[in-house]
Amino acid sequence: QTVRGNSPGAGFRHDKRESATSEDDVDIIFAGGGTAACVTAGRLAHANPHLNILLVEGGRNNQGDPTVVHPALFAAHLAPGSTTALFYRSKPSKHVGNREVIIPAGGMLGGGSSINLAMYSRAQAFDYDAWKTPGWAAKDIIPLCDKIETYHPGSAKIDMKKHGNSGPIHISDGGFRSKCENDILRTITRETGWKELADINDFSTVGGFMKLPRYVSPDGKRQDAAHRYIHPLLQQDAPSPNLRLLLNSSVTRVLFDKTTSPPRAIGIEYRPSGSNGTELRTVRARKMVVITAGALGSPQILERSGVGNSKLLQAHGIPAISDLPGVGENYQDHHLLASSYKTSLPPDETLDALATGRKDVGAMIAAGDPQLGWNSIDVAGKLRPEDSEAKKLGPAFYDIWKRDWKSHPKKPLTIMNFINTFVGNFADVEPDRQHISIGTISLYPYSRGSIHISKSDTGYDFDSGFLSSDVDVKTQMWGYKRARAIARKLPFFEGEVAVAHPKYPVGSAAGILASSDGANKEIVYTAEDDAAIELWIRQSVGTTWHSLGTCAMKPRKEGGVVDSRLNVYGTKGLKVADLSIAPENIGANVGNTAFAIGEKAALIIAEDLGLH
Ligand SMILES: Cc1cc2nc3c(=O)[nH]c(=O)nc-3n(C[C@H](O)[C@H](O)[C@H](O)COP(=O)(O)OP(=O)(O)OC[C@H]3O[C@@H](n4cnc5c(N)ncnc54)[C@H](O)[C@@H]3O)c2cc1C
Repeated sequence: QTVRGNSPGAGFRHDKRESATSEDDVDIIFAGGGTAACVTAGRLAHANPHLNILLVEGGRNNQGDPTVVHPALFAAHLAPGSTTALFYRSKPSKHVGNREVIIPAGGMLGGGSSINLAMYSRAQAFDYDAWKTPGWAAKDIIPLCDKIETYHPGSAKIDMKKHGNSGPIHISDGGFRSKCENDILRTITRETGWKELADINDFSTVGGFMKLPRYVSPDGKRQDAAHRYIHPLLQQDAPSPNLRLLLNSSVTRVLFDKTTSPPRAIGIEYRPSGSNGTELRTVRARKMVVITAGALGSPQILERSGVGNSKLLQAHGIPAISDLPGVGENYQDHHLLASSYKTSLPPDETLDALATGRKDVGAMIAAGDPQLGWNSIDVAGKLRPEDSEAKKLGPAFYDIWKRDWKSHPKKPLTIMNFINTFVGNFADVEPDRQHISIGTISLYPYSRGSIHISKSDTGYDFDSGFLSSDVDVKTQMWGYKRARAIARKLPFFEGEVAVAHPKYPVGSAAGILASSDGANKEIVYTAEDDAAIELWIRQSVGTTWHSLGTCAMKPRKEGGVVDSRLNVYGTKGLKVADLSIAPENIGANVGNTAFAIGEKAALIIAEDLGLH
């Protein structure tokens, strides 16, 4: 299906040629229509109406889809049978209780920004400096983070010099906040050394919590990259006649002109949906191909095109275009662990009623229920332990702490967020109950994974690498204990949900509280309790959906895949522009960095092509 404006356009020719051009050719092809791609393509098309741009997306359109537009419906995308997410399955690993960790990623136009939890979160400034890449330091990227957004502070006392005020993405509370966020913040400030802070998204603050805004407009609409950067350009009267979408079309590989040195990317091959998987079509790019299929998709396209570790390519019978052993390596995520608690909160303070069908979604939409603009996360903090706490996590953790953290006081270890709903299978909990869950996101994990093709057409071998470093287990243990201690002191606490906690030894003083009785006592953990917690962490840890690093932007001899201008080493006319290029992790949810990469890619491509 091709879409130009609001009407279907002409389909592309079925041909297998790899050199000639035709009237169907375009200037730039984006292989993947996700977050970064929509930003880059939207900026370029808006500034250059005569540039012919084609965005090829494996999934369907997101325009006006209620599950996209209303952030409170995000869980629909992650439900079994969802066709709007891609579910990448990693191989079983002993580090996670022999489980296959599943990593969902965006699988429709707008990518992750169409289906995510819309938590607004920005990196620490030193994160970008740590990428050690000319043009990508904090001083270069922070202005782009501002350029993205129009920040609506509401009554919050935010330093607006640290935020943007004229970008396409509106940041606000979406017109709905829970009342209990004040109880949560009061409990935190009373019971812990952490403070309520005005802004943990100013690129430097750490050590406290804030009332978090979201990627949602003040009238409750999700601010995804497609609705904000692409759809306005495709209206009938919009001045971007040459921006086209090719949806439901999975890119299999990049086509090269091998007569040039280095080989030049001249188009793509793709598989339209509904073709039984057998039909392949091609489309040509006069100027450039940009791979934008996300951190788990982009390395697969590269390898199928002959760009990757030459031994792997040879094993699959793929002629090598460029020997780049770093393709698909260096996989990173943030690990997420959530514990859940029973509460006395009323139904409109959590999303449990919506998730269990006690609230009718159709009626909510018809009534314009403001809760639809909510993501259930009102309070979040960027946190690090005291030195004495780090020491208690054991000598191995403490050695790393001393090396990488102690002298970096602005470096958070985790994000802790309060999620106003149960996180898990609702069949396991009381049906009429309201819950609160506390998630701990480990920000700079030491575990690394990889993804590579397993067959030359569609298969892959994915190792998430989760918890392969024991340091990452200790991070989660610290976060869980701190979260649990806060939860027990919340005024609406009514007990712990047993399935969302470790199985403590029978009779343990640290065991599960079925009600609020005993919640005031300090929790003392024995070595046996810690062993139960570690087992539970390994059996329960999951993804924060923050995949990155698999086509890293660093020197080729260090395993890099792209240079500072996003060019794939050993090729011409081929770039990668999504989170796969991030060489190192960042201290935040990663959506903001995906937007910033999109903005930066637009500037680089415009410069390369001598455009506006
Ligand atoms: C469930 C979920 C919750 C999240 N919550 C948050 C949050 O609250 N805050 C935050 O900051 N971040 C969050 N994130 C992370 C953030 O949204 C993503 O990291 C970011 O959107 C990734 O951007 P990207 O451009 O790298 O890739 P994506 O946006 O994933 O884009 C890749 C696109 O390529 C397409 N594609 C893949 N393979 C092919 C192929 N072969 N051919 C054609 N198309 C292909 C995909 O369908 C997708 O549209 C979340 C992500 C998810 C999935």
